[in-house]
Amino acid sequence: MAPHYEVNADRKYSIAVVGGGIGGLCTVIGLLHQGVPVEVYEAAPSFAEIGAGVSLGPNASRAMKMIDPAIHEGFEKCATNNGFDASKNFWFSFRKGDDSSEFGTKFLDLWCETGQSSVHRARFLDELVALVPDHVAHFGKRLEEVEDKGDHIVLHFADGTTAKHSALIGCDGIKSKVRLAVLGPDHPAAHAVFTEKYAYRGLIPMDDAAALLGDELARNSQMYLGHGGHILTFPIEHGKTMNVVAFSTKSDGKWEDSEWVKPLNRDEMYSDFEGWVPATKKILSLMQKPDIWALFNHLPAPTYHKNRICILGDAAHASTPHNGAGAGQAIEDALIMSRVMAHVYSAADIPRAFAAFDKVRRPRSQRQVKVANESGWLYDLQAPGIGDDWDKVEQTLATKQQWIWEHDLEADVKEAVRIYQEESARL
Ligand SMILES: Cc1cc2nc3c(=O)[nH]c(=O)nc-3n(C[C@H](O)[C@H](O)[C@H](O)COP(=O)(O)OP(=O)(O)OC[C@H]3O[C@@H](n4cnc5c(N)ncnc54)[C@H](O)[C@@H]3O)c2cc1C
Repeated sequence: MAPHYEVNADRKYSIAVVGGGIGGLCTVIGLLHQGVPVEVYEAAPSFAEIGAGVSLGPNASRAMKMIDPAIHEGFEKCATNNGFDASKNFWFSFRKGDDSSEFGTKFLDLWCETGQSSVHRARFLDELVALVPDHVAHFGKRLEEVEDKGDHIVLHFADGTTAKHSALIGCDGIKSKVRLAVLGPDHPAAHAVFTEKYAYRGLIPMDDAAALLGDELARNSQMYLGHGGHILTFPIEHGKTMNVVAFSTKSDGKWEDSEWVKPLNRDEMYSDFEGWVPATKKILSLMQKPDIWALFNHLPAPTYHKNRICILGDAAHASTPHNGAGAGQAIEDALIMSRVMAHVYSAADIPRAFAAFDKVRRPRSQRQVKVANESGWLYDLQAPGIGDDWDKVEQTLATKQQWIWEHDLEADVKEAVRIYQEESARL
C-alpha cells in the first residue's frame, strides 16, 4: 500500500499532472511529499513502461534522495551495477568497434560516483507506482486539449470527459500536447525533430551472452565505437539480462515514417554493422525481441511555462540517449518543481513558482539535449574536428559527463526558492 501523505489544508489549489512516466510519477511523489494537492492523468490503462534498461547517473541518484528517500530506496531495489570484477564505481569501458581485433581494442575505462547504475524500466516504474496512492491516479485519460481560463485550467480528454484544476504540469513525453499549449502548435520548437540517428534495442539472457563473449564483456558495461555507429551493452535485472542498444546513422538524414518505433529487420541491422569486430556480431545475433527506434529531440523552447501551465521531463527537453541522462533530467525537474511548490499556498502564486522552475531548470536541461546530440556524433566518429582521431575522442570522453554528474542540486533548489520568494516579495 502507498504511504499516507498529509495534504496541507492551507493550500487552496489543486495541481493536475498529465503523464505518469518517470518524470510524472517523481513529480507526483515529490508534490505529495511536500503536502501539495495533486492528481495524475495517464493515457494508458495503467502506469506502464517498456521492457528495456535505463541508466541513471549520480545526479539522478541524489535527486531521488532529495525528492523522497523512498524513491531512491525503490531504485536501489532494482538497480544493477557492473557484475564482473567491478568496484561499484565503474561506468563504461570504451572499445574500438570496427578495428581488426576480436573484441574491439579497449582504449578507456570511465568511472563515476555511483558507477553504472541501471534498471529495467518497468521494474523501476513499479517501485514508483507503489508510492502513489490509488485515489490520485486516473487512467485511460488521453489529454487532447487544454483550456487556460486565466484563474483555472480545463483539461479535455479523448474519452469526452473534462477535469478542472488550478494549474497543469505536463509530463506527457516527447509528443507532448501540453508543450503545444505552452509554445503554440506552430512554434518552430513545438514538435521534436529527427536527429539523423536511430537505435536497435533488445535484451539478451546474461548466461547466453557470457557463454559467447566471456564474463568481462558480458557482465560489465561496454561501448563499442565505430564509423557511423556505436553499440552499448550493460547489465540489468541484477545481472540476469544484458541490455543492448546499437546506434546507427541515417544517411539521408530523414525519418519519413509516422511510427518512431518499429519491429526490426535483422538483415538491415547486420548490414549497418558490416565489418565490425566479431564480438559485436555475436551481440547483435543474440538480441531478443529487438526493435528499432528513430531518435528525435527538441529544439530549445524559449520557455517551459505559460501562466498556470508548465512542462517538464521529455515534454520540455526530449533528448537523444547518448549521455544516459534524459530520465535523470526529468528527475531533477521533479525535485525543483516539488521544492518550489512547497512554498506556494495560493493558486495565484503558481505562475511565479513555474517561472522560478523555468529559470533554474531550462539552461541545464537544454544544455543536456545539445551535448547528448554532440555525444552521438562523437561516439560514431563523426564529430566535427574530432572524427576518428582516437586521442581526441578519448580526451573528450574522459571529461564530457562531469558537469552532468557533479552538479550541486541543493544550490539549484535554493536558487529556485530564492527567485520565487523575491518575485513574491516584489508584489
Ligand atoms: C533509446 C532510448 C534510450 C534511453 N536511455 C536512457 C538512459 O539510459 N538514461 C536516461 O536517463 N534516459 C534515457 N533515455 C531518455 C528517457 O527515456 C526519457 O528522458 C524519460 O523516459 C522521460 O520521462 P518522461 O516521464 O518525461 O516521459 P515519458 O517516459 O515519455 O512518459 C510520458 C508519459 O505520458 C503519457 N502520455 C503521453 N501523452 C499523453 C497524453 N496526451 N495524455 C495523457 N498521458 C500521456 C505516456 O503514456 C507516458 O506514461 C532514453 C531514451 C531513448 C529513446
